Amino acid sequence: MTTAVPLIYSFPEFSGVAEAVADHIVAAQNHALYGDYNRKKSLSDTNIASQFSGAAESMRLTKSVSEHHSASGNGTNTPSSSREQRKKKKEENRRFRIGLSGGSLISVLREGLLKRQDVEWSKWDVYFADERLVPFDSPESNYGKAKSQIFDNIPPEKGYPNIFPIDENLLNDPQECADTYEKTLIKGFASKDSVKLPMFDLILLGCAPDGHVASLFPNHETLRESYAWCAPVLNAPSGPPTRITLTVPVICHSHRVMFVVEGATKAPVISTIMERPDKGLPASIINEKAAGRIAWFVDDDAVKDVVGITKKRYKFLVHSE
Ligand SMILES: O=C(O)[C@H](O)[C@@H](O)[C@H](O)[C@H](O)COP(=O)(O)O
Repeated sequence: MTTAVPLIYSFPEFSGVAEAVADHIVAAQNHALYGDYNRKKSLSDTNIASQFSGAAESMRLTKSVSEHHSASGNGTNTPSSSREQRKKKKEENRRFRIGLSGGSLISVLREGLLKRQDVEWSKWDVYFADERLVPFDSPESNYGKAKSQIFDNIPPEKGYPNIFPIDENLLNDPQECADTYEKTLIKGFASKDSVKLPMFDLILLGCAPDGHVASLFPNHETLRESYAWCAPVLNAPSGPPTRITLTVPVICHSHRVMFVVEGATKAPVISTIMERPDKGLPASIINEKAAGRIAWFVDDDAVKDVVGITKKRYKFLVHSE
């Protein structure tokens, strides 16, 4: 049995998963932008509140934009402005930084997010937890799929997120593609201060039947990467063979990590993840290393083989008007 006890929310239906996932994402969005998961209500449930805390974490400083010689030069400050104005401006400029995986997660997000009125799309910075090195118009492209299924369907009046796909010119050079994506992350997360690791507000992951998460495959050397933020993957055992992926330290440094897993085909792997962490599946590694900041959103079929864990009923966090 896993030593870390993750929150596991289980639902009888697909639509239940999608709605709860969307609610949890909007709660994370509100926390990132306003310091409160529900803009109308103050935090009263300390358990839930603690899921969204973690900002007071100390970081060893090693990476910065200047390290990669790509300073944006966009640091204009008005020295005479009052503290209040600076505070207001800071609040207005806050971004919700999210990392997306591919696979069925995209349909869950489409189903759950597009019908909500409280998604502040124009304040989102969307990165990819992994990407397959295929053209954006391929059905295998995570960016292409997310764009066509979700982002292109956002009503124009709702605004549009900043989206950070890989460089499509580097599909034949996985190392360069990963290095370039790391520079994109450095610009987004370390433009002002050097940081050892980027801190996403939320990373969303699926899990394949073989236990791979993002493009971290079982027993693959990328699982041991401890310095790079983004790593190339060659010879992936399933799907497109070349990919890039965020590394384990980056995923585990996120404020929140959500797994979204559905279907009876996932039942054996979920049982292994929860009951045999010693097998070292990528999902188990993340489950252990990001303990306390992980939530699983699953349907009943996916967890039917797991015994001895507590499945929770999801309590909606964001109250509608
Ligand atoms: O690009 C990828 O391969 C995905 O990011 C991958 O990690 C995905 O999340 C799982 O394979 C689960 O996919 P399904 O939900 O479609 O099974």
